[in-house]
Amino acid sequence: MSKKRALDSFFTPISHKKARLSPEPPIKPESSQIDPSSTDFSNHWNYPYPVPHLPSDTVGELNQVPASEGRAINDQPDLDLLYFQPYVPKSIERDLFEFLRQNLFFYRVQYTIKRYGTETQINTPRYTTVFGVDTSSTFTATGDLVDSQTAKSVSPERYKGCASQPRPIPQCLDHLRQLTEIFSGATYNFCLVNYYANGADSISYHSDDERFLGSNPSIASFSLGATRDFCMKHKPIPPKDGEPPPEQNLKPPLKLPLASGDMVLMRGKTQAYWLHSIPKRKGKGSEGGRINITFRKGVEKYSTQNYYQYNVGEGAVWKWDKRKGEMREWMKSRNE
Ligand SMILES: O=C(O)CCC(=O)C(=O)O
Ligand SMILES: [Fe+2]
Repeated sequence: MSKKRALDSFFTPISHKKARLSPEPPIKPESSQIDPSSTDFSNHWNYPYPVPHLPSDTVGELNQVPASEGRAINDQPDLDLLYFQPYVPKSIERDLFEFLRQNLFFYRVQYTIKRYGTETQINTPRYTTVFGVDTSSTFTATGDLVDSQTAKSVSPERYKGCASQPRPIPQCLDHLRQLTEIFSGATYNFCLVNYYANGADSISYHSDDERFLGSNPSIASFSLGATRDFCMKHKPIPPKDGEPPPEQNLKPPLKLPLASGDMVLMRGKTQAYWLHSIPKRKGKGSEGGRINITFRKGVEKYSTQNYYQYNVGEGAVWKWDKRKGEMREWMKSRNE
């Protein structure tokens, strides 16, 4: 094999090879972001409570990803998706869903926007949380932040305006991040998690096209729990003078029924030209909860500020109450 060929195959972004990580212990690169004093939990001064590590049998099964070949969806202008049905093995998708719902802390973020001079309060219609930090900083193994260039300690001033100081990705999510990096050839420094309690929770049409993600960002989006429709439509194309509306504007949205364990890798021009949403759902299939996990790479300090503002905010911590079967405000004193 020529040297070029060898290098090409090494850097091939989407590999059909299965990603493999050793089952136990999960690999610990310099960014594995785990408090070394704990072998069973990820902890950090800015977590409300420690987050348990994934059970080792779940890690072993998770290492079998992807559970099926991805299907390319790129037959429409500017759309570049890889759709896995599923990505997470069926043997663990339910356990992984239950584990994350039980152990992660969530927020119900409120913020105000000013539209035509009028302030409107927005209540985010789902539970959210975020972990990670932009490329200017790196977490050490003990969860401290160092400058990515100089390796010198980062002063809290750098993230002073943020709703929360950045938090490292706990092991239970970081393992999936590492597997996804190996598989996709992309790198990710943020993990956003949404919890949709039922069909009334949603995310409206938007694109993840912020400048702080760089151009043509690769975003890996995982679904666990209840099946929900993922709708996609091309951003409206302005009609040319005297011409009928562009055909693309009239097409019905693309609808992907995301089931537990599925993954959509959005890449290329997708964010620049397409919008996506999880609409509210009524009636059949509107019951159960759903977790969505996205891995992204923020390349500017502002990504940290933006993600913590809109996914953590200033409000209460919410935690799953197993007995009641619902999210409940978490209080330190309750020690649950
Ligand atoms: O829940 C989903 O599948 C999509 C979430 C999403 O688009 C986002 O968090 O930006
Ligand atoms: Fe999105």
